[in-house]
Amino acid sequence: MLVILIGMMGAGKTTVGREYARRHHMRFIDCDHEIEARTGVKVSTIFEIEGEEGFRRRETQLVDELTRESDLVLATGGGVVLNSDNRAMMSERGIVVYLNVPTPVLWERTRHDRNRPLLQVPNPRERIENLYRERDPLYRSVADIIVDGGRGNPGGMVRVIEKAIENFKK
Ligand SMILES: Nc1ncnc2c1ncn2[C@@H]1O[C@H](COP(=O)(O)OP(=O)(O)OP(=O)(O)O)[C@@H](O)[C@H]1O
Ligand SMILES: O=C(O)C1=C[C@@H](O)[C@@H](O)[C@H](O)C1
Ligand SMILES: [Mg+2]
Repeated sequence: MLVILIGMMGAGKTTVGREYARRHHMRFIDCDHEIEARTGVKVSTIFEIEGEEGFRRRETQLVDELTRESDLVLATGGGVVLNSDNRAMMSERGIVVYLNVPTPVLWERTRHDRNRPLLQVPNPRERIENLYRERDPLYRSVADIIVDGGRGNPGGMVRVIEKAIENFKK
C-alpha cells in the first residue's frame, strides 16, 4: 500500500504521516526532507538559487520515483498539486489523503516558522488564504479521502485516517 498525504503548509502531513507509518510499520518519506537530504541544502536555499521552478522540477522527479514504491507513507510538499503530472501520478498510484485545515489554524501552526519560503512575505496570513483558495480545488480533485485536519491532535488524526482508509479499501 502507498499512502500519500497532501494539503497546505501546516496541515500536518509530516507529523501525522510519520505517526501513521510508525503505527502501521510502514516506511515514511517526506518529499521536502528527501530533497534536502539529496541536495544537502534547505528547501529555502533551493528557492533562492534555482527559483521555485527549479524546486518544482526536483519535486516532480521525486514524486515520479517515490510513487512507484509500496509499503510507504509519503508526505508531499504543499505545492505538489500545482503540477498536473504530479496529480496524475499520485491519483493513479496511491491512496491520496487530503488533510483539509482551515486557514486560521494553518496560520497559527506556521507563523513562528521561517522554513517556508512562500510565507516569507509582508502579509503571510493573506498569502495563506490566497494559496488555500487556489489549491483547495486541486487537492480535492486528486483526493480519495478528505479529512478535517484542523481538530484534535496528530494521534487522533491518525485514527480518523485509519478508519477512512479501511472504508475506502472495501
Ligand atoms: N492534528 C494536529 N493538531 C495539532 N497540531 C498539529 C497537528 N498536526 C500538525 N500539528 C503541528 O502543526 C505544525 C505543522 O505541522 P507539519 O509540519 O506536520 O505540517 P506539514 O503539512 O508537513 O507542513 P509543510 O507542508 O510546510 O511541510 C507542527 O508544529 C505540528 O506539530
Ligand atoms: O506550499 C508550497 O508550495 C510549499 C510547501 C512546502 O512543503 C515546500 O515544498 C515548499 O516550501 C513549497
Ligand atoms: Mg511537512
